[in-house]
Amino acid sequence: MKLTKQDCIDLDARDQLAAYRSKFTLPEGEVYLDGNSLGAMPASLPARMQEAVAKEWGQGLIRSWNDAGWIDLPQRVAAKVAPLIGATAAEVMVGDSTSVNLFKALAAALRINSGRKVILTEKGNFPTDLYIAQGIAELFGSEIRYVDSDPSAIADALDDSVAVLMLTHVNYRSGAVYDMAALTRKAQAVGALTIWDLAHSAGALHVELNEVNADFAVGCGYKYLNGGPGAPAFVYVAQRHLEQVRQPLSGWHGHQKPFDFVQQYQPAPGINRMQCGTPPLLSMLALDAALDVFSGVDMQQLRNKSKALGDLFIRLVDEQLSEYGFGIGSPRDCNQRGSQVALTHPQGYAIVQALIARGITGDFRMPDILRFGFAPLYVRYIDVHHTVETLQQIMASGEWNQEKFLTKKAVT
Ligand SMILES: Cc1ncc(COP(=O)(O)O)c(C=O)c1O
Ligand SMILES: Nc1c(O)cccc1C(=O)C[C@H](N)C(=O)O
Repeated sequence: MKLTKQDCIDLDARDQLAAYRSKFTLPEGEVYLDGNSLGAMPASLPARMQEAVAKEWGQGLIRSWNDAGWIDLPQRVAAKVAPLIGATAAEVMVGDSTSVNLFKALAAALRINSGRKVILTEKGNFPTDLYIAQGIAELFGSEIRYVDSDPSAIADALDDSVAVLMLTHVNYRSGAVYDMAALTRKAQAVGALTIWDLAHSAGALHVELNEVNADFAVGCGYKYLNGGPGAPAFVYVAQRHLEQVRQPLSGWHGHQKPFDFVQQYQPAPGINRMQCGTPPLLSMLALDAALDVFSGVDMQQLRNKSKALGDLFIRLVDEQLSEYGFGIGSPRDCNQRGSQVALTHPQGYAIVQALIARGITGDFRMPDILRFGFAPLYVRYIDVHHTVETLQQIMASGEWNQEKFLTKKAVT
């Protein structure tokens, strides 16, 4: 039997996470399915930012480093990220971008495994990960081994020349999710270290870095963690590596005693050495406030909703869009899929633009992917229904086929 609109209303009524939606401010009537790229704004943010700007900066001036606790804000924010990724607070540092943290983590891992040359990754990894690896390889004289995304191809390429296995947990295009525990085990069995990019996982999936014995991880603050555009990212280093880790961006905030102003760099104890320079305080405060939304959220429950939203979307697409030439570009099995679903269509770009014009925001990835992210804290089942219904209307009317929807914008 086909699913009805009422079925979706009923699903929302039974949803134990439904109340979290009110913790976000979304434009009236907007269906926002791009929280995997830029998370929605937590409702508490404008007042918190106003206070931070007017009071802490405006009135407190430089005194706020002490009086408002700015100096140890990165550690406090890290302590809020840690439980979301299955780590301890002592293993997480927040600051810089995901790209910069990946640079630090790769350099640190290559130093630990200095007898080996190879960085192993997959061809479809997010470009910044590949670009950073290429930059690092030039500096370290490493070799990058690119393999197909298939987990068995990755396992086959693991040998005793591999220093680091660098993967993104949830693929940014297909949403395919790697078995982090299995691949970490396989990498470590040949003596390789692992670096996981959690950009599309943190805040949407149930991640257990300690449980799977991961070595390093990085991730984004502005996607499912909702920290705002360009929010600080995070880096994780397993406890067992902390004392030997050295990273080359040895800025003064990662120094043992930054305010002693000595000439010689001495890494701070533990994870603090992963810091570099002065953090972007206003963005850090925004991320700090945004993470409070997760207080009380059961990550397993969150993950269950993320799977259910994706499953619902695929089922409705199968039921309502079969005649319009769409493909499913994501795993159908929700256990192998992150919190997003990709459709494929040769006119994908224009179709996404037509949807955006109707108040439903997803995005487009080359060459033919329409990408829909389901942030479980604020996306409703009825939003999924409305999206597929609108897609059906756009296809049936041919409304996507207009000049204004066919012309590519700078950001897709
Ligand atoms: C897998 C992945 N890694 C990293 C990033 C971003 O890195 P940065 O915040 O440094 O631009 C993204 C998205 O932009 C991503 O999808
Ligand atoms: N980081 C972004 C940006 O600076 C501009 C526009 C989009 C983004 C994104 O986050 C893209 C995203 N990582 C992706 O998966 O495609």
